[in-house]
Amino acid sequence: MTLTIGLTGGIASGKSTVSAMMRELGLPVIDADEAARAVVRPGEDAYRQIIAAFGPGILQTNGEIDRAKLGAIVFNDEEERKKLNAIVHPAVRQKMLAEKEALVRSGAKTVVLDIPLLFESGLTSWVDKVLVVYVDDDIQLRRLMERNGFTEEEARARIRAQWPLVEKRKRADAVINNNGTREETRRQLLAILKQWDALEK
Ligand SMILES: CC(C)(COP(=O)(O)OP(=O)(O)OC[C@H]1O[C@@H](n2cnc3c(N)ncnc32)[C@H](O)[C@@H]1O)[C@@H](O)C(=O)NCCC(=O)NCCS
Ligand SMILES: Nc1ncnc2c1ncn2[C@@H]1O[C@H](COP(=O)(O)OP(=O)(O)OP(=O)(O)O)[C@@H](O)[C@H]1O
Repeated sequence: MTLTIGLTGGIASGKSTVSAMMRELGLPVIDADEAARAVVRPGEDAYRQIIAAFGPGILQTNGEIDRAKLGAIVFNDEEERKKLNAIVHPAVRQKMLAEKEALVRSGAKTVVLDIPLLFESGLTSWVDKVLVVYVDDDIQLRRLMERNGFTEEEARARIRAQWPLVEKRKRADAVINNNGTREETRRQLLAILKQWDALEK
């Protein structure tokens, strides 16, 4: 039996930081953000649907989707965001499930699904355990502004597009507090993975 761990949190709470640590420990990670980028490449169905829905103005000159432009639209308008989600999410789910099935078939002891919108999209039934990477609001805002070069307003718009982290924390099987150093985060992660017997022997 494969143990499926859902890794989630909020934007810039530290999911990628934790998923990189999990990979280093040898765990296979399937990343929803990566899948969401793959399914909107030129030639894909979702790419065509996005152009039909948002117009060719959201393309870069090389034909790829201008993610900054599309982000500015969807993070400032819930209806537009729902429109994009309705196009991208089904394709992302299909891709992630196929990758997960392949890993289960190959006998993986543990599979990690890194899904920022695990709760918002109602996907908790996909996983056996939910691991939430938590940070305080002020640290989340600061790290997001620094990482993406966003203004405070831009960063807050993205944070508002997700459930509050405190709500996610309440529903978690385990929580990593990522307010501190990366080393402190690594220690918490190791303790949780040992408790869940998630690591290969
Ligand atoms: C709007 C887009 C083009 C912006 O791209 P950009 O490269 O700036 O951001 P990136 O994709 O790396 O996402 C960064 C973070 O934003 C958050 N986020 C992304 N999309 C959404 C969304 N629809 N609702 C809430 N939060 C979101 C997640 O925490 C994600 O980790 C892109 O995020 C997108 O296509 N979103 C729709 C698909 C989606 O929901 N992806 C998230 C996981 S499936
Ligand atoms: N413990 C930490 N100490 C200092 N900086 C950190 C720590 N953890 C993460 N960061 C930094 O905070 C930012 C956000 O972290 P990360 O990219 O891992 O978040 P994320 O949850 O994957 O974000 P997203 O939802 O946007 O994909 C990054 O710039 C990262 O380097």
